Amino acid sequence: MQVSNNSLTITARTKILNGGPLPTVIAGPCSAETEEQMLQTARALQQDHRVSVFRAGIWKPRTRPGLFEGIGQVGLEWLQNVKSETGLQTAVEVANTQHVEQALRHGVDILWVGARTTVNPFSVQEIADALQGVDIPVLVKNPVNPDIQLWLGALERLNRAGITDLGLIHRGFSTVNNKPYRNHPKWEAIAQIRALAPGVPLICDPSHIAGRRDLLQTVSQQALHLGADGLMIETHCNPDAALSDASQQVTPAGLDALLTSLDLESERVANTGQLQELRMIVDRLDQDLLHLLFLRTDVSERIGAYKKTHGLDVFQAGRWRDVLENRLTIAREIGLDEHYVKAIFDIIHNQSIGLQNEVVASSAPVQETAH
Ligand SMILES: O=C(O)C(=O)C[C@]1(C(=O)O)C=C[C@@H](O)C=C1
Repeated sequence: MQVSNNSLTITARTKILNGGPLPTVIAGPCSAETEEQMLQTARALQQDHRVSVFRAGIWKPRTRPGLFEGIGQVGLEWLQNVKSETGLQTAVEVANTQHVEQALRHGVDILWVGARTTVNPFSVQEIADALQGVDIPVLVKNPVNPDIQLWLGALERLNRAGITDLGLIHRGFSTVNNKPYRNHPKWEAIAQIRALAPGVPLICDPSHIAGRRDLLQTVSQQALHLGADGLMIETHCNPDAALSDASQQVTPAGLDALLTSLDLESERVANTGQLQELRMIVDRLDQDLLHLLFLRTDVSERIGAYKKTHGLDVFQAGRWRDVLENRLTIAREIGLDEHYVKAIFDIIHNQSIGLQNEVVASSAPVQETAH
């Protein structure tokens, strides 16, 4: 059955989802490296019945030249072997006509469009043209920049080419300050795209949001909490030796532990009203804000210790002027009210001064930090 919303015609029961109440889990290495690496990882993942799709990057868009750019077509043959041996569905990223043709020729089950491709309507249109008349699920990663219309536009281009089994992948956004993430999750942007593309499943890619293993659990749980339909988690039989994105990949055992630690069912938000959903986003954002404020006070205390050791004044007028000017420039750029931001930073600065005065006045010896 097909359903239409404002701009998209989508299949009501997508093949991307595993059909059950539990989230779909897509796992596999960032990059296909060797046939042994693929098979070893896939065999371990097959044991975990929560995993239904095996992913592997065959062509890797890298930020700078000279890095591993993917194994190319031979990786598709390894992927076929993974599929025939384990029965897992397979998924790869495509960025041009040639990739699409090769992936289809090798029986890949699901395609995805990467964040660096979604930003370029010419590339998305090229992929859409290559998929004209083909019945295959396609997942679209968010563009690198937080431009929701561009993301929606990519879905529309594919949809106009006849692709009705569409999904979204949330892999985080590149923003002014992504810390502590590799790509900022901007959960509020996810609420926006869901409102614009109702019925289109959303898979969260915590690996690219977190960029590091220790944050994967938190990001995954947060995504499920906000109603994500699935998770795409990079998994490698020997992550530390991976040729790309080593620090964000986990072993199959690590994935098992991560999935087991998640509250997979009760946290999922069934039928949330808009207000409830938005309140949850506010709760999560406030948690992030508090975490960042904590990190800032910690750094401020360390600066206080440095000032005590070197006999410097706590209040530094020049530095404070620069800090404020910089924060107000960012506020203007991202469309935040300057008075609001100035009021917040005045409070932050006063608190910082207060904490540093305490450090300077304290009789405790100054701690050398390892940072
Ligand atoms: O840069 C410093 O010296 C700091 O101590 C940091 C900081 C701040 O919190 O931003 C605090 C006090 C100074 O007046 C200026 C800036």
